[in-house]
Amino acid sequence: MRVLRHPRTARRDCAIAIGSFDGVHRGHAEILEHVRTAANGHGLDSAVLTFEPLPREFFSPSTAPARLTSLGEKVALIAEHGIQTMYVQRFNQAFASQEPDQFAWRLRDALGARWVLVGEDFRFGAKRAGDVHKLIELGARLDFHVEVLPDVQDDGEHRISSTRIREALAAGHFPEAARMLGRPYTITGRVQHGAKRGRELGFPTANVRLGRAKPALTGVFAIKCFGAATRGLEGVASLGYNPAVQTGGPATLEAFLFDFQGDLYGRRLTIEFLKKLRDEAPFASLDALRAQIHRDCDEARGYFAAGTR
Ligand SMILES: Cc1cc2nc3c(=O)[nH]c(=O)nc-3n(C[C@H](O)[C@H](O)[C@H](O)COP(=O)(O)O)c2cc1C
Ligand SMILES: Nc1ncnc2c1ncn2[C@@H]1O[C@H](COP(=O)(O)OP(=O)(O)O)[C@@H](O)[C@H]1O
Repeated sequence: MRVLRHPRTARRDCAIAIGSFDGVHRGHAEILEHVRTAANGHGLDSAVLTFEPLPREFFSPSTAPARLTSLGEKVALIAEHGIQTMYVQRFNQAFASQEPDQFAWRLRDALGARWVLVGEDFRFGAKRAGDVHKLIELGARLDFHVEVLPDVQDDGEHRISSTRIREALAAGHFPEAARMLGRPYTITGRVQHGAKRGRELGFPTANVRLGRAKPALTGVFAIKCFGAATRGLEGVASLGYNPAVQTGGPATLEAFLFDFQGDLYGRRLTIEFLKKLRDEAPFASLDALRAQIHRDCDEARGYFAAGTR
């Protein structure tokens, strides 16, 4: 899959789905499959148009919900769905203040859109002035077809949405989140240097770079880590703001792997969340934190030994 940020003139025409695709969940999978089928049927490329930052993050950064997937994770997941081109449009003031007609022109000219798939609540252009009816009207004029997908239903009742997945994750309901995602929830990032407190504690923790402002979940978890060895390694991880050491900094993801020794700096690790053990807590001393981490490890080992996944 090729990722394009500033397309000028489309080289090939495409069937394209527009959306945030946060989480790239089962509902999105259905959308992507629909695009691939249409692209095949019409002899077009398959494409996705997404925004960075997400429109909600641009308009109200403080109240925008936590991201399920960073841009990097989204690119990897969308590529797995066999999409040929991913357009990443920078969402800024200039882009947000375009008239609906301008947006449609760009879609047709710069992206080569001939077949466009949007959700029924899709809005575009300055002050969200354009809706699906407007897009259909513009498509008729500019020669692209518009397809409107109704919200994907889960069990015929509840809609699969990033919001519901976020709620399941925050509550530690990982099997439910995995069902909606179509895969276990993971965070992927490179290992960076931390405060070197881990080894002092007796628990070296790989600090996984978070490509998102705030995480969708916080706490201490039993995890599986991929990317450190040829097989997945079991361990524990703390995700959040480390109240015990009061750094006041952004959230961190720190994983201690059982039965592992070695250098992980610079490695790209994927952390799979399996069970929430507890919330993060402040501790009076590093000794108290160390004792608690021992108990966390015991609990996680018990969980893995029981084979309940
Ligand atoms: C299993 C586990 C549980 C943890 N629980 C907490 C916690 O409850 N509160 C907290 O502030 N930090 C917690 N931590 C994070 C440690 O404070 C952090 O890993 C340590 O400061 C090492 O940081 P460093 O990698 O930057 O050296 C936990 C870490 C692990 C591995
Ligand atoms: N079992 C292990 N689990 C996690 N990291 C380990 C382990 N053994 C060695 N390491 C190494 O130790 C580093 C973490 O040590 P730590 O003292 O917490 O330093 P930092 O603050 O830089 O994260 C990891 O990035 C990794 O390179």
